[in-house]
Amino acid sequence: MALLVSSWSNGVQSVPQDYVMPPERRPGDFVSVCKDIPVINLQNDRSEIVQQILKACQEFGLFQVVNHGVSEELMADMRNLYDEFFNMPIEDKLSVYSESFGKGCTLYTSGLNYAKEDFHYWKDTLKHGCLPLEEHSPSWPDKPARYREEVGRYVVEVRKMAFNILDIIGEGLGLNKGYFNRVSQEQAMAINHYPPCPDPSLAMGIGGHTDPNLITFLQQDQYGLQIQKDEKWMGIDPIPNAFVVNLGHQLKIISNDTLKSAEHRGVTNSTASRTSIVTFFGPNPGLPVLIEPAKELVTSSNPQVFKSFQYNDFISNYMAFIRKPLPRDGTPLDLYRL
Ligand SMILES: O=C(O)CCC(=O)C(=O)O
Ligand SMILES: [Fe+2]
Repeated sequence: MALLVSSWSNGVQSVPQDYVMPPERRPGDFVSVCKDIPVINLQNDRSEIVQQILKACQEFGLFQVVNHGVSEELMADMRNLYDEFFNMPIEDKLSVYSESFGKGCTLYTSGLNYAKEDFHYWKDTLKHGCLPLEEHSPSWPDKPARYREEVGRYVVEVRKMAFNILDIIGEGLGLNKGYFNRVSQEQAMAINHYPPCPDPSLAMGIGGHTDPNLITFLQQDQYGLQIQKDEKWMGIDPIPNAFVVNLGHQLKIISNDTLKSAEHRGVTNSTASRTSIVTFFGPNPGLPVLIEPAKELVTSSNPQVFKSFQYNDFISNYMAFIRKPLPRDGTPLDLYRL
């Protein structure tokens, strides 16, 4: 418990040595918010949205959506719930606390394995599975008391939005409606909390990575998320009530490399805490799920770029890759390229 950044950082005047990143892993030169990253209004004309989303996926692998169907009230409830959760006394968090990332519902700090890290990340994370609710919700925190009821509603609303957006992406690619259903059965959440940091130029909230799953939806309350494009980091505007949608490795693979997946990271700031509420969709890693480029997208002019593989095999290799010390060569996709 003593390890949680939120339990010791209040009022600290300098960044403790084991949180001072080596220079190449620090946020680096000033990064400005990029206004070119598309913000798509899902109430606009369907054919316009399909084209906008397709273009955003090809160019950035990331976009924001507004008027997405998840109620603003529920989004505000989530912000309040997690503010309360991270501010609760330590005793109230004990039932979900763990010293490292693990299976089930876990509140952990920094990266995947605190004990083995050379340097720690300035973040605490609560993560858990979502569906089926009856299976997962008993493991969720029992405090605040409304947790299970409110998050239960959020899970359902976010799922509706996600399936709508996946159908729009499928339509843009020329795939049948429901094409992604088979590979988006798993829904999980991570709530990342980054307390104010006395010197954000020395620390890192979450290091650069691409999500291993299919697609991710992120609700944020403060600036801090950045993506890398053409070897430059760019900031994502924290638009109230928008979701940031970023593509994971599986969408890049299934699209036969026609869509991008976004490399992203999270930086800290010195004045306000930041919380990102993240929902991941992807294949169920506990079941055999075959992943391969969609047959419809493999043609003589666009030959197959990735092999067929089992998702659980990919996840094992991905975890091994991200546990390697930095700097790492290559990407987790290299093993699967033809
Ligand atoms: O906190 C953020 O903005 C990024 C979080 C993230 O990338 C993740 O949880 O995978
Ligand atoms: Fe991520």
